[in-house]
Amino acid sequence: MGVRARLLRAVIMGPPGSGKGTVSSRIVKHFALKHLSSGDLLRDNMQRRTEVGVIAKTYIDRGQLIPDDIMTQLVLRELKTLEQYSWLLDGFPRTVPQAAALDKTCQIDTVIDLDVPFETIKQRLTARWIHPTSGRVYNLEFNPPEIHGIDDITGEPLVQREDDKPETVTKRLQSYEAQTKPVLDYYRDPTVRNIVWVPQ
Ligand SMILES: Nc1nc2c(ncn2[C@@H]2O[C@H](COP(=O)(O)OP(=O)(O)O)[C@@H](O)[C@H]2O)c(=O)[nH]1
Ligand SMILES: Nc1ncnc2c1ncn2[C@@H]1O[C@H](COP(=O)(O)OP(=O)(O)O)[C@@H](O)[C@H]1O
Repeated sequence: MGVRARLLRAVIMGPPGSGKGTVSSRIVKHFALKHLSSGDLLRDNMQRRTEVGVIAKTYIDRGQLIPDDIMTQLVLRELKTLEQYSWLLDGFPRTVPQAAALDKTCQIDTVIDLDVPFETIKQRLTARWIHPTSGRVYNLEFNPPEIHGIDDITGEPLVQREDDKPETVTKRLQSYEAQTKPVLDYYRDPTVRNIVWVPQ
């Protein structure tokens, strides 16, 4: 009888545009983990015009977070399908109640925090292009596609995210400060847990 390796439960955090998606795709390829991005999950729901997708769009367009109950239900349902895999969760939790709900279902082993100044973020987001179906992310300066405006793998067109407009980015950075930064303190509390911090 073989010994079953313990499954890794990791979370990647950082402000919008800090590179969570880019860094995650490298990590999951290297370590053979499953990657779950809350933003990709929401964009898929918006594209399919599901009930959650229609509600989510109204918040995302205003640069606001989706309410905790909707978001938690959506992500925990998806994580259930990944129970037998190691995974890296990107974009969730973004509030302390989300982190507490996640804690009730599993023990988080590693938190990766990407600490990038807001001015750098603003520059990165104006040059971000994505392939909506796969979630692949490009940047006109940092990692441009081989052909301008075209996804390297599928040959399909790239798009700019509606919520990457400067005024929406400012609102998203404000929600990050007010609602998501406290999650870092929640994870830092040494009396509650044992977390490995990975500096960028
Ligand atoms: N200059 C630079 N750009 C980066 C770096 N990492 C990611 N980017 C780009 O910055 C933008 C935001 O990255 P993304 O992974 O989408 O960030 P997320 O919003 O945190 O998931 C994209 O256009 C990336 O191509 C980096 O290390 N340096
Ligand atoms: N865990 C979450 N809780 C609430 N809203 C979320 C969550 N994850 C994503 N969203 C919504 O989806 C938008 C896009 O998320 P995401 O793609 O992760 O943004 P970014 O990559 O720029 O950090 C967020 O601005 C927010 O409105």
